[in-house]
Amino acid sequence: MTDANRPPLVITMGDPAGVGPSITVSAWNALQGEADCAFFVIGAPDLYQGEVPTQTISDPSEASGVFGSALPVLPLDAFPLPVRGQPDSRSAPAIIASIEQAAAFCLSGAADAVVTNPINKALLYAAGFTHPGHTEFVAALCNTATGGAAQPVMLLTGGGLRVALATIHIALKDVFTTLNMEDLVKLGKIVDTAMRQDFGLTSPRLAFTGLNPHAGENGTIGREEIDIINPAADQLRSAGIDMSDARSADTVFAEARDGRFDAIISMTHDQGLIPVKTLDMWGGVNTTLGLPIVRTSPDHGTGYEAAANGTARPDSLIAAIRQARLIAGHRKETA
Ligand SMILES: NC(=O)C1=CN([C@@H]2O[C@H](COP(=O)(O)OP(=O)(O)OC[C@H]3O[C@@H](n4cnc5c(N)ncnc54)[C@H](O)[C@@H]3O)[C@@H](O)[C@H]2O)C=CC1
Ligand SMILES: NCC(=O)COP(=O)(O)O
Repeated sequence: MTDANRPPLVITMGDPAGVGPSITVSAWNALQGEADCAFFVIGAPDLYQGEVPTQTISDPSEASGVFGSALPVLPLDAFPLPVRGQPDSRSAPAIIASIEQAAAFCLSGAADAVVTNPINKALLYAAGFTHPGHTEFVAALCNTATGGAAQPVMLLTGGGLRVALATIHIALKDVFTTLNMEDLVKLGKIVDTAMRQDFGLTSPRLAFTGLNPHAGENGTIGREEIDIINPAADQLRSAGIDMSDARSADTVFAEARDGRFDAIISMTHDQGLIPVKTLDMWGGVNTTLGLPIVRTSPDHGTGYEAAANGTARPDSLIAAIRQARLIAGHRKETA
């Protein structure tokens, strides 16, 4: 399939009170001349009208023909639009519907990949949403549709780093009872496969972070490295995967940035995200590995303040759009 014939990307609305609408408009402005980045957004047309030319579409197949001259919008059922910067729980059903429809378009092949705009997780939880975030929700949608049991993995890229997370949205106190060798082995295999099929690497070099200071200092300041992480690394190496034992988390990100590792598996959310966001707050991308569809996202959140005062930056969304296209292309090449 030539690039011109590839299906468009689909972008979700995200929280309409956050930066999503503004960065979507800015991304269209930046990319409208690049047919390879053609996308449509599933959202409320009023969020975008007046900012750039928009055109409502009724099917994803119309998007690529429209993209060069207007932002294609696939409309959601009407709902009360919030004031920018002021989250409104009445948006929740539309936010969720946008993600559901986007995943369905990817599963059917009508869209090449989904790029999600940020959601306010607490707002959705209050409305009865039971998934920790997009990562788990999109995986559940895929598994329901396919009957599969895909295990989603969150990968952050930015600042020259690729960082996958062993635990995501859980309290720090629960990390110690959640980490286990079997899951780390599965995770290592998913990351290795993704480095090959999604990022085009032929011999990925992977590293585990330690959980404790100095990777446990031979068990004197914590045993998770000896009892869980290093045995998982042993199993992965036996399976032919180039995986390090637990390495000190205060050093391994610099080692990766200097080219020693292609991807790091971090034991906690903040351990992995702090280096990525510190090195590249505005250009980072969040990618979900291990799914039958391609999903990326900006690595920032709803940014209500930036939405309210008109200072939202689109860099991370634009990087997420480009990364989604690249991954979808790599997958087609290696299929
Ligand atoms: N993928 C997703 O859907 C994500 C959603 N969130 C959600 O976002 C909400 C807010 O989380 P925070 O921790 O405050 O992080 P945040 O990323 O929304 O905000 C951090 C800082 O960056 C600014 N900011 C964010 N995006 C910006 C942009 N595009 N341009 C300019 N400035 C921007 C904000 O105004 C704030 O000062 C939470 O409800 C959280 O659940 C957070 C991360 C990812
Ligand atoms: N901090 C990253 C984050 O919260 C992303 O969550 P998700 O909605 O992509 O699952």
